[in-house]
Amino acid sequence: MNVDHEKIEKAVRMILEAIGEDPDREGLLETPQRVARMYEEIFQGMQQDPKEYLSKIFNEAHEELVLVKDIPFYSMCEHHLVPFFGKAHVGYIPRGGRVTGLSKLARAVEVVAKRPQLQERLTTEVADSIVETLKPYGVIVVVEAEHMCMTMRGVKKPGSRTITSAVRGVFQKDSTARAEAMSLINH
Ligand SMILES: Nc1nc2c(ncn2[C@@H]2O[C@H](COP(=O)(O)OP(=O)(O)OP(=O)(O)O)[C@@H](O)[C@H]2O)c(=O)[nH]1
Ligand SMILES: [Zn+2]
Repeated sequence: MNVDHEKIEKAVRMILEAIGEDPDREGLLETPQRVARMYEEIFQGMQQDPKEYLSKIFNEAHEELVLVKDIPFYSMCEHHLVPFFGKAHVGYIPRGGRVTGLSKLARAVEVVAKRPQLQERLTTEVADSIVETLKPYGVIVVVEAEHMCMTMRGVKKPGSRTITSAVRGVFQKDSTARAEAMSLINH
C-alpha cells in the first residue's frame, strides 16, 4: 500500500461535507474508499523511480535514433489535482551499445506521470532519467497534453494543447539531428 487510505477517506468525507453533500447517503457511502483506491493507483509513481526500469540495459551495436512515439499518459496537475493527459514521444541515440527495452521508455513516462505533476517537470524527468541511466549521445522528449484545469474550469479553453520538449546532448547542439527527430515525431 503506497497511500494512507484512512487519511484520504477522512479528507474525502470532509470535502463532501464542505460542498454541502451528505456523505452518509447511499450513493456516497463507499466514495471515500473508492477515491482512496483510485489515488493509490494514480499516484503510484510516488514510490517508484523511472531509473529502476531504464537501468535494465542490454548490449546492441545501434548508435542511431530510437524513438517511441505516441505513448499515451494520464497525469494529475499539481495545482488543481485534475487530470492532464496526452501523448509523450521519447527518443534517444544509444552510446556504447547501451540500449534498453522499448517498453522501459513507456514505463518511465508512466512512473513520472503518476505523481502530482507539471507538464514541464514530467518532460524533464523522463529526459534526465534516460541521460543518467543510458548515458546516450542524446535524448529528445516531446509531450503534448490537454489540461482539464484549462478546459472544465478557469479559462475554459477546450481543445487547447500544450507542447513541451526536453533535449539533451547531441539534440541540443545539432539542429539537423533535432529537426530529423522532430519531423519523425510530427510525421
Ligand atoms: N506551467 C504549467 N502551468 C500549469 C500546468 N498545469 C496547470 N498549470 C497552470 O497553473 C496555473 C495556476 O495558476 P493560479 O493563478 O495559481 O490558479 P488559478 O487561479 O486556478 O488560475 P486559472 O487556471 O487561470 O483560473 C494556471 O495558469 C494553470 O493553467 C503545467 O503543467 N505547467
Ligand atoms: Zn491545473
